[in-house]
Amino acid sequence: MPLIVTDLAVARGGVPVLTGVTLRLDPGQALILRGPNGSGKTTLLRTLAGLQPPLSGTIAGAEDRIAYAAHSDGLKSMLSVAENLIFWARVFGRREIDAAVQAFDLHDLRNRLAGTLSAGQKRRLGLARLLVTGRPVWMLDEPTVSLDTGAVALFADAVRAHLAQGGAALIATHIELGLDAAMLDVTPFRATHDTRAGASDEAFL
Ligand SMILES: Nc1ncnc2c1ncn2[C@@H]1O[C@H](COP(=O)(O)OP(=O)(O)OP(=O)(O)O)[C@@H](O)[C@H]1O
Repeated sequence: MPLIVTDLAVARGGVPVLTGVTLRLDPGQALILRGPNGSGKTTLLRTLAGLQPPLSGTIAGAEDRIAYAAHSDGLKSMLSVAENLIFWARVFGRREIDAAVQAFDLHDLRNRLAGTLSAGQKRRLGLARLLVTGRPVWMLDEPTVSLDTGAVALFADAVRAHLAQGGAALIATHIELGLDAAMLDVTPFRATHDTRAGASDEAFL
């Protein structure tokens, strides 16, 4: 089932950020979101992932199908690497974590408390959670931050394998991942000039 976004308008802090966004993401397809800092990539991903409502427009094919990896890893620091993955698998009604451990080379870290991992190791664990969800549509916000070259390659391989299995991915990134992916620059969709004065309408920033 494709994800179909039609004439979407999204806001942050009550201020419109993007308008008229229309896109389609088919199974097996990756789409790279591009645009300068502050242009609205995160806001678009948050809206598509269901974390905030759109101002207008429609999103079809998203219900219970999206796994979202945000800027923060959202790990449980007092659980081990394996326990974090098991916890997330159970949230999604699943048990299997071995493929995720292998894909992100976490075997030697399985019993380490997540809070004791380096930034790049935490990011690998955060991304490994995508695999345990079993969800077909990945929404990824700057997924390669803190990753070294080898880990970026592992991540790109994981995305390729996901696509080969009929999954899809929408990825906001400033770096070249070497994926066979279409590109969407959000700049043409930017809403009118940003005049906010420190406003925010969110409980959790
Ligand atoms: N919590 C917030 N409350 C109010 N405004 C926000 C909040 N987060 C971001 N903004 C503003 O919303 C606009 C869009 O930000 P967004 O994070 O979506 O951009 P981005 O393209 O993801 O940027 P980057 O490349 O820097 O990650 C920016 O003007 C930003 O300053």
